[in-house]
Amino acid sequence: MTSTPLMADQTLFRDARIFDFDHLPETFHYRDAQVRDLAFAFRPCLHGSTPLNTILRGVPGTGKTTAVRRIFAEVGEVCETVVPVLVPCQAHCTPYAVFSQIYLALFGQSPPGTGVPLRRVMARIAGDIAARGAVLVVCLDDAGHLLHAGVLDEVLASLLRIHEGYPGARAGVLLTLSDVDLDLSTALTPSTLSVLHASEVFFPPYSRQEIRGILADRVRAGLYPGVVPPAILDLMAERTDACGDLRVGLDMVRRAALAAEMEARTTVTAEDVHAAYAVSRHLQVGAALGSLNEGERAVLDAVLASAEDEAVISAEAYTRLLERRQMSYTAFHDHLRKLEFLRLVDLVKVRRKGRARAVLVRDGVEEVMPVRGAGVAEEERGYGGGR
Ligand SMILES: Nc1ncnc2c1ncn2[C@@H]1O[C@H](COP(=O)(O)OP(=O)(O)OP(=O)(O)O)[C@@H](O)[C@H]1O
Repeated sequence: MTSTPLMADQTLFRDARIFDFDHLPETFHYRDAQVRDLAFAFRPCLHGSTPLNTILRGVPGTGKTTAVRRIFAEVGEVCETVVPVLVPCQAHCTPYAVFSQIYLALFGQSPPGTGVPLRRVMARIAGDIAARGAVLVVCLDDAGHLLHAGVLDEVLASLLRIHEGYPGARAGVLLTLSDVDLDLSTALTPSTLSVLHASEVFFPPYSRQEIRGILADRVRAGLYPGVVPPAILDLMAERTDACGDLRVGLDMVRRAALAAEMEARTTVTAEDVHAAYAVSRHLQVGAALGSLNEGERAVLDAVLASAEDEAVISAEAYTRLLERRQMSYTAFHDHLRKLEFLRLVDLVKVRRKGRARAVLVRDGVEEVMPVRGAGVAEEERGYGGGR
């Protein structure tokens, strides 16, 4: 079937915002059980109490943050005494940054001036919560970043013991974790674990049929009828399922529709989908690269420069790094573990003892960040720094 050319000012998008990453979808199918568990955790709030502390666990793009945003929106409507605050920990990974976000949510502005001690920020937050007789509920979204920064225990203890320092202030927490194997019982101190006492809600990966259903809802809400024929939707679902991240699928739909629109066509073709997928599939890599600090980036550079085949032994990469800059082996190792956490490399133990690891660079990293000209490449290709 040939498609009708579009007028230059015509668009295929009924509502382009539907594809924004922070868009809260109208429908939230396939997560009834998880939403029910969260509603259960929030029941005590109806009687003025704190919620059950809860960990939402699942690989990226399984709807954890969306579930939290939905329950927060609902709770905000029915319980005036609950103050929900969502903290994206990837961007705010120090205790001060976390409490600044809470402060911002409560007072509509960041803590005044620089150098205000954390204790004073906390005191102001606690005082406000206590005076209102409210319950503060903080979601530490992607809490693994706090763990890697070595501050998760401190942040949790400060929040959950807030009533000890500031009588009348009460707080509960939600944590989202994308590392399904992370064992918090060994990562937190026993005293924090005992006050956290969290229930877990698991978010399994979506099946291909579920992915298709979610993409179909978005296509219906965001694009005009007929723009994505059923066979093309099948292809989009198949690609999304192959990479395992719904966020990639949503980005791919948008890019494919934009490509068709640019060529003044009224329908998306399989070629549009393949071209869009080639870019979208590296979305997470682009976001992870954008979040690296200078040291982490230097370590990744050294790994890429040393990796002739697929794997490089960590000590070789360290030697290569020292040719360019000074860094202790401990700092190097910490940066490597952060790269592993961000899914940029895999670390495989090579000896029973010691810290030596084989470092395997993950698919897409070299394409998004070649050894030379790193940093420019992903901007040129349209990969953002954040989500
Ligand atoms: N069941 C669903 N229905 C509609 N859209 C969904 C559903 N689940 C996830 N999404 C969409 O997929 C994208 C990723 O979802 P979300 O941010 O909630 O995932 P996440 O599990 O928190 O991921 P991460 O661990 O990377 O933070 C969002 O754009 C969200 O709107």
